[in-house]
Amino acid sequence: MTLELFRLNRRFAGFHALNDVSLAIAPGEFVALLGPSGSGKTTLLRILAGLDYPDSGAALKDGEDFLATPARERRVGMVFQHYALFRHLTVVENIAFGLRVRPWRQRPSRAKIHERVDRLLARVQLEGLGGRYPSQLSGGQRQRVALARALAVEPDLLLLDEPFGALDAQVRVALRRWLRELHEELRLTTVFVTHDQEEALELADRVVVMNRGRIEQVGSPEVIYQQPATPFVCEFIGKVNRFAVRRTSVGWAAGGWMPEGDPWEGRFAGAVAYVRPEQLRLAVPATEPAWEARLRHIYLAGSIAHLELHVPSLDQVLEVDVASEDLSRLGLQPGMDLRLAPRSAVLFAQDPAGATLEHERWIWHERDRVHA
Ligand SMILES: Nc1ncnc2c1ncn2[C@@H]1O[C@H](COP(=O)(O)OP(=O)(O)OP(=O)(O)O)[C@@H](O)[C@H]1O
Repeated sequence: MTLELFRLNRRFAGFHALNDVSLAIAPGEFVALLGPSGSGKTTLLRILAGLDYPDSGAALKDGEDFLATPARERRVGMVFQHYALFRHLTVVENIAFGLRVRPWRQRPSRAKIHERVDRLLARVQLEGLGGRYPSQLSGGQRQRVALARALAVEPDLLLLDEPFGALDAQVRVALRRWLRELHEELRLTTVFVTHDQEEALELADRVVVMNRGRIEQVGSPEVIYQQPATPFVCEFIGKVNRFAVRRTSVGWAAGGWMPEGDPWEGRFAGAVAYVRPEQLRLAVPATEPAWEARLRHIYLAGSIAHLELHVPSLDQVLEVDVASEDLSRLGLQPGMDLRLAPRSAVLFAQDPAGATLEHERWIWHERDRVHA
């Protein structure tokens, strides 16, 4: 099932909830819509489900007009954050619901329904719990029932709106892995809404980053993380250090750090740089350009240590992540002085008024540096 969305727009009382959203989803793909609250994710999902309509734009499913297809005929399965299970029905009855309410010509026989429900119970690992009511299940079990119910009608598009949003962190991670495995098995085209970047990066084949009704970037989790297209994506995905870079007579510089090269060939005098905490290298030899910094704090978080370093030449504190075992290997202690420099950075040029130019991006790597 191929889904193509063309320039979808949706306004609510003057508010632009979806602004020219275009996207193609390939058969069997697992796509995550990721963005902050109010970015338009749910609006887009509701349009796909047939619960809402865009003001303009088009959607094609295998080349046919999807928006003109009534919700009931879209072959879409949906799971919401808040368990929409029927409280007065057992697990089995909940799962069978979508099949039982079909017009009798399309309704499978009782035996067929029974067989399908049994298969789904096994698939969502709830064998033996079919006779329970939703109130007798944990949150994670309820969401698996909701998923089984969505799958029962054999949809060719699965829409999941923050399905794990109300669950505690451990259950979330376990269900996330389970869902990924289920997807590898079923290969059902899936659109998953989340504002949790870790969830999106771990689960999806492709991540669609949304902000204020627009798509900021579409890409694999690796591309979204390593080659963010806009300052918004840099700041929204993962932790990041941000600082100003200026063009000097000898090239680009920020304090003691000097990224070599200039993709803009002198067209700009200022830029903003983003560097991930794990992309900062400590103990840089004195022969290389780097920042002199003082280690202020060490926060040990299991296998990773988060460090805060003050860089006087930037008049800024930078965050650095290292493996915990590096603390003793490098003899790191609060108060010590270190030289540090980025391994990689993403820079966006700024115009003379200081406005960031989103489309003027430079992905800089240490390995690109010409060694003397
Ligand atoms: N029926 C409506 N009437 C008016 N405004 C609406 C309606 N539905 C959504 N909006 C607005 O459109 C914007 C986008 O909402 P949407 O629910 O799509 O965001 P979201 O990215 O899913 O956010 P969240 O993560 O909080 O669910 C929000 O500002 C919301 O207030």
